[in-house]
Amino acid sequence: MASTPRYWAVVVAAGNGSRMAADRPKQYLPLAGRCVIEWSLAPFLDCDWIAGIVVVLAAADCEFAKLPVSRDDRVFSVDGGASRAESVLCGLRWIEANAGKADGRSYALVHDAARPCLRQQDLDRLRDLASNADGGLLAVPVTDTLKREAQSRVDETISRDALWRAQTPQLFELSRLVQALEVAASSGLAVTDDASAMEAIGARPHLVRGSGSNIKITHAEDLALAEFWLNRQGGSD
Ligand SMILES: Nc1ccn([C@@H]2O[C@H](COP(=O)(O)OP(=O)(O)OP(=O)(O)O)[C@@H](O)[C@H]2O)c(=O)n1
Ligand SMILES: C[C@](O)(CO)[C@H](O)COP(=O)(O)O
Repeated sequence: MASTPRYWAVVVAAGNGSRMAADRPKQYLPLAGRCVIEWSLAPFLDCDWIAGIVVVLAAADCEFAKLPVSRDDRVFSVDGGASRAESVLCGLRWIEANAGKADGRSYALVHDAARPCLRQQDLDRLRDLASNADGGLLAVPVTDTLKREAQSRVDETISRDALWRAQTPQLFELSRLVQALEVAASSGLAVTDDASAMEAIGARPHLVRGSGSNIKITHAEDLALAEFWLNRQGGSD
């Protein structure tokens, strides 16, 4: 009998949101009647093919446990690290240590807690990537003209041909992503997403066209935009 793949979500929420400069980490800011991280977790909780969700928290985080979602039996939490990549590794290692050896392959979908507008239909489209050894990610093509800056002046215009903006979730075979992130860490390669680590070991992840609404909450103005998209999506879809 064919072995059944298992899909785990790793939602990284151990950042302090310095660019947001709010009174708390941005993943706990109020948004459309909930807080940011509750929206970011919702698509995974509504998803029947996700085996479990590991939320990666700052060691001193005392906010997450106050949320009802923290008591969901599919949700687990682990302390993160000093970088996003380290936090992802903490989540992956928890799965390896606690989820037992699956009869089939295990896959990780790594998602930013700072992306509360992920659409269910876009999440579902990532599942097919499991058949591709190199995994993949949600992304959207660049539509602006891109300039490289030098001393507040245009240094050069960069062609936007074939350029995409990476989003999350990013889906990879779990043990391969662990290997890739460990190689990146040991070689001093600072990666800002998980696909970069996979690329560094020779993978060519698939780009799955996502939605422009899947924004990352980074600066204060992003919250109003996220509220617009969530209200337009009817809260979830
Ligand atoms: N050491 C870190 C740093 C970031 N993240 C998470 O990675 C995601 C994307 O990172 P980013 O948007 O940069 O969040 P922050 O690091 O909190 O923001 P900033 O860079 O403005 O401080 C966020 O959900 C954040 O919580 C994490 O889990 N562990
Ligand atoms: C992972 C990511 O969201 C893909 O665009 C992005 O790299 C995160 O960057 P951040 O500086 O950690 O927010």
